[in-house]
Amino acid sequence: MSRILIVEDDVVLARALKNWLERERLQVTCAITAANARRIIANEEVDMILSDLRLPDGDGIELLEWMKKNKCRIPLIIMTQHAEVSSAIRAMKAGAEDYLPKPIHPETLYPKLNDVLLRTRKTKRKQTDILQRVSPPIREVERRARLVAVTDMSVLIRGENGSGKELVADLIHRTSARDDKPFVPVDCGAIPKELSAAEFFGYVKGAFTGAVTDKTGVFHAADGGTLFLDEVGNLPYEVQTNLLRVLQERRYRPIGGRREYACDVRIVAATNENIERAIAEGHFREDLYHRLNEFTIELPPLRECADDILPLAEFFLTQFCEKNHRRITGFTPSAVKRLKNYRWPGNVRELRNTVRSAALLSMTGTIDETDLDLPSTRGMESYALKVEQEERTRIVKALKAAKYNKALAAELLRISRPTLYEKMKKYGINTEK
Ligand SMILES: Nc1ncnc2c1ncn2[C@@H]1O[C@H](COP(=O)(O)OP(=O)(O)OP(=O)(O)O)[C@@H](O)[C@H]1O
Repeated sequence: MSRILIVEDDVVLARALKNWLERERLQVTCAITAANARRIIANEEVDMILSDLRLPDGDGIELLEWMKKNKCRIPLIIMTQHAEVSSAIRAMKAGAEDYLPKPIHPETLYPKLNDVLLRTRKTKRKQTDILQRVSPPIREVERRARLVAVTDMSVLIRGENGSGKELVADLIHRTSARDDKPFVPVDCGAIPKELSAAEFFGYVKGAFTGAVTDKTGVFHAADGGTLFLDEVGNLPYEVQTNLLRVLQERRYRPIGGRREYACDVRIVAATNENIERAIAEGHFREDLYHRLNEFTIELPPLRECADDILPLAEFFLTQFCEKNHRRITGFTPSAVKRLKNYRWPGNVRELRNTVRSAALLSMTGTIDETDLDLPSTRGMESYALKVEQEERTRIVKALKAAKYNKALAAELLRISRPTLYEKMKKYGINTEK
């Protein structure tokens, strides 16, 4: 139930508002003064505030300013006499959601209130959960993300393509003390090798052919905030060296520039590769790896989070319908079964795309199994086989790199020694000569 705080010194109006809102199944608390309101905001859960512009000990604008200073992001609607409309507009500039001229009528109040509450619920969910996901493995991911968020440690998020690594990075940023500063994602795999350094550190005019003006890099853009290095395993070796130096010295210099800049940036990196193998093969600097990996979060593939499939599918369906003005009520039982049994090699991204195209194809108002454009079971079997072959190759390579020392190979593969033995047995890998 949403909780509303009414700040109004006209007790008759306050009581009338309270009665109307309680009839709408909202929970209401009243405050007569700004001081009283501040105490309630500081100590109780409040979803929305309806405040008179003039209060016995101040006004609604001061209340807004106090909230801003104390990082209380509760939407506030100002109530005002007609004569005060210009100050109400001032209040809106100070961050009020809207204003309501007095006398207040339920028919003008409810639509505004509903609109704001709906929006708050959406952002609130965004701020608190890894969207739509409830499965125990994701709860554990969320717990680890929240624990590390309050520190300034570098975090390495590992997980398959499309599993939602950027959302976890975003959660770390939003729950950290840096949340009012930028979150800057960089796809390290998408930057051409020769432009990487310029992209990270910027350049000064004339530094190279084509540098016609000064340009800042992502370290500047993320100043005070979080830099999210997606696909970090794809960073060119030279840029790895530069990056390591910047992270150690906490200073950087744009290409061709003389001046050095202080760098106050928290690094969250992500990879879908076996970075230990890249180290063993000499493609990734081990010292940089340790610098980035002060804390690890393993994001499980969607197939290991069965409880998330349906809530996510429903979310993507609602999102599609809202955006495209379609009316589709849900999934047939056979579609649900198919969604749950599929292996989702492309993870959440594949699920989202599948639901969207199924919603587009559906002619019946529900999504049936036949609307889901998923590979046949035979395809799934060959996919499983391919995954197993890849895993076998990885194990053999790690064993060779570790000179057949199984403890070291297990470490390189980031699995336990018993799991390594189990997998060697499964794949018939024999290291005894
Ligand atoms: N919990 C979620 N709720 C809603 N959408 C999600 C969720 N998780 C992932 N997505 C969506 O799935 C897509 C893939 O997510 P994301 O980009 O975070 O994955 P990734 O692991 O970083 O992928 P890649 O390794 O390919 O960069 C995005 O469009 C994202 O918005």
